[in-house]
Amino acid sequence: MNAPSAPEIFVLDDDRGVRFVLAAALREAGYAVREFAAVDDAARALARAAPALLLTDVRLPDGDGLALLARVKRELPALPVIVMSAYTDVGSTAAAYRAGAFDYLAKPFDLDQALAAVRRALDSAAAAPAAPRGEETPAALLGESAPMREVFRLIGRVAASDLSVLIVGETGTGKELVARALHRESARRERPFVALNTAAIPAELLESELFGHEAGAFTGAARRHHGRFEQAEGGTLFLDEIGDMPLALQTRLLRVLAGGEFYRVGGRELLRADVRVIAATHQDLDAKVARGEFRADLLHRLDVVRIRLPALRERREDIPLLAKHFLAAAARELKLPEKRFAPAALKALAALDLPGNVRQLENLCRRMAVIAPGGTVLAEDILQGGAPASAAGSDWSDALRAWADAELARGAHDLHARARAMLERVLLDAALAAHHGHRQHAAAALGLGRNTLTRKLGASRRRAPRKP
Ligand SMILES: Nc1ncnc2c1ncn2[C@@H]1O[C@H](COP(=O)(O)OP(=O)(O)OP(=O)(O)O)[C@@H](O)[C@H]1O
Repeated sequence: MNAPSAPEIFVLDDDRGVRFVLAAALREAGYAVREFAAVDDAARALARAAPALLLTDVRLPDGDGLALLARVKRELPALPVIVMSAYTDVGSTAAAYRAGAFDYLAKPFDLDQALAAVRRALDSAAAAPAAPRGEETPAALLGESAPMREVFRLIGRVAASDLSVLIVGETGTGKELVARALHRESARRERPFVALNTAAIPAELLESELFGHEAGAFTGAARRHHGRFEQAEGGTLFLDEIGDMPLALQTRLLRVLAGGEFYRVGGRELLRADVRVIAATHQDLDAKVARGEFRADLLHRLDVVRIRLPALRERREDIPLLAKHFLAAAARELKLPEKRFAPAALKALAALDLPGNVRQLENLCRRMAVIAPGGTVLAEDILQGGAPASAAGSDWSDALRAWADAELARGAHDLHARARAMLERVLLDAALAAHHGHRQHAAAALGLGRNTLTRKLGASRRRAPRKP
């Protein structure tokens, strides 16, 4: 299914579930994937031919993903590496960042976020070999609808000022793109744009990520580390998912914003912060303030100008424009022949329910670029591949049909119960693997209550013992 020249990605993780789910999503997005369960195997393959990107776990049975990262940085400095690790590996995660990982994904991670990180890593590698974080080629902010025109007008009005901006909007509506546009249009454009996703970083690490730390400030802090405030000096600091910031850190951030000065963790040198802060959230911060989960005075300071990004369903008229752009971009990136949407396909797209907003539309268009047969994407391609990660849907029902035909031919009389048991087991396993065994998250992903999931797990294990 992959074009011969599709970018190749190595996935190294000893957890078969994680590997399976991630590799499937990457393949579906048009990448060629090679999977490894052991450091040695991955190292041997890297020595033969470098892929476009390496995704690696930290703890592996035969070694350490971070040691491999260090080796890659020495021998293949242009190869971007994304480190995946569980929240419990806090120390190694910090080390990963500092050892030159392009990004890291805290498990359990959302597949769309993982794909976005992959794309960012590949973009920046393409823009300039070994480009530092945050300097990837800027993506254009598209839209012609009235609410988007209002957003553009606001960006134009406040970009040049040094005012704090709070960008609110559902996930995938383009909050980071707006932050980048604000930076690009400001007097700070020659200085760094530094992004920090508060939700993606374990709470214990956030403080030192923001403000840096001195050598010996805590266990594992071998060297002085410059935090994001220092990295963004003279430029813009984008704090994504600000609603997830722990209260203690909110207090510290507020003090820095009010006084313009800060110390590194464990440090005595008072540093000046000449940084414009742009924050973003998909949460209702006013409600969080009312519940005592977010400081009112911090909200006040961040929320000098508020830019609200409309959900895609509020501006369906932008969907065709965005979709054509994403389809063409995906075909270019994956070196696939040009594709176009049939008019009915564009209509079907504009009618879809897209809770993941522009990001979901983008991922869907990439899938279409890869899987839609022929040069034209038809309405039925959209309808079959419309739901997230359902591109395999037709294969799946075909396989089920073949199985049913074969069983019926053998005279089976318990098909329904067995198929249902199988369906449940596959769904439960996939959801648990994707969410790293976290039952509540897995249940939410399946649209089930946690108790229902637990009950079904018991039932499915009793009915159908899992393969070893
Ligand atoms: N108006 C737009 N024009 C073109 N691309 C867009 C637009 N809005 C979003 N995108 C693309 O959609 C994806 C998601 O955008 P972005 O990361 O900025 O969203 P977000 O609101 O910050 O999401 P999250 O809250 O999940 O972090 C990106 O790949 C971005 O390039």
